[in-house]
Amino acid sequence: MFNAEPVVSLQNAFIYQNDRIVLNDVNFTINKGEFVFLIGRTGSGKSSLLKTLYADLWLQQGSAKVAGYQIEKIKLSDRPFLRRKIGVVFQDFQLFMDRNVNENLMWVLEATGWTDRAKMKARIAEVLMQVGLASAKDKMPHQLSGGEQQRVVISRALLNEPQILFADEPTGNLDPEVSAQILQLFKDINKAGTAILMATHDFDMIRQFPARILKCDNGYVKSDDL
Ligand SMILES: Nc1ncnc2c1ncn2[C@@H]1O[C@H](COP(=O)(O)OP(=O)(O)OP(=O)(O)O)[C@@H](O)[C@H]1O
Repeated sequence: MFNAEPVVSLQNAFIYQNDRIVLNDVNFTINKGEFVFLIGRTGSGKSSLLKTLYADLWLQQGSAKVAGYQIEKIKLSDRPFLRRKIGVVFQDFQLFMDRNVNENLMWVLEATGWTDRAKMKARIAEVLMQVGLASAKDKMPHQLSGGEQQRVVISRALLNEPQILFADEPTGNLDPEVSAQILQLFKDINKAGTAILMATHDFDMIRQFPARILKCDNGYVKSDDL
């Protein structure tokens, strides 16, 4: 059945770091399949907002719903279930450097409840194909370039077919040419139906791919669709 519920919606949400308000009265929605950039100066609250949405930072005031989970009420025991419906990609790749690509991906599948080895193997082959690294399964992270490592991280985020990817400066450590390739990959993933909320400082990237923009500015989130 067609489900028109947004994948992310915030109502009167206040984003805190400890007892300090970083963003006031945040209200926006992201629909299934949307691509949204999150911009704003250093320290304006982009990472804090993303962390709140993937339930790493407690939402103390207001409400937010992400992939069907009410974030202000989410129990610690429900967090793994939320994390199966979303994918998270950071600037620093956060791969296990002492495990090969296959082992890095297998670890996530095991941690999220997969048990059928044949299905696990097939899913890993699928996501690696999707990010253009079909033959990298047995490589160690240090044998891959920065861009390739980020592709592995993106493939890891795709394993459980998330409704949305939260990406925090995913190209921050990459040179412009590689950044453009990674952006293209995010665009392809988005075309296939996954919503994306991407924090970035990279205005070239936004020029190359005009999309909806949310801006953290002076303690508020402004939306260019308002
Ligand atoms: N773990 C933390 N504990 C306390 N304060 C924090 C913490 N992380 C961030 N802050 C503060 O919260 C505010 C927002 O930071 P945040 O990292 O969300 O901004 P940002 O827009 O993502 O910045 P950048 O573009 O540099 O990553 C800043 O004033 C920052 O100093």
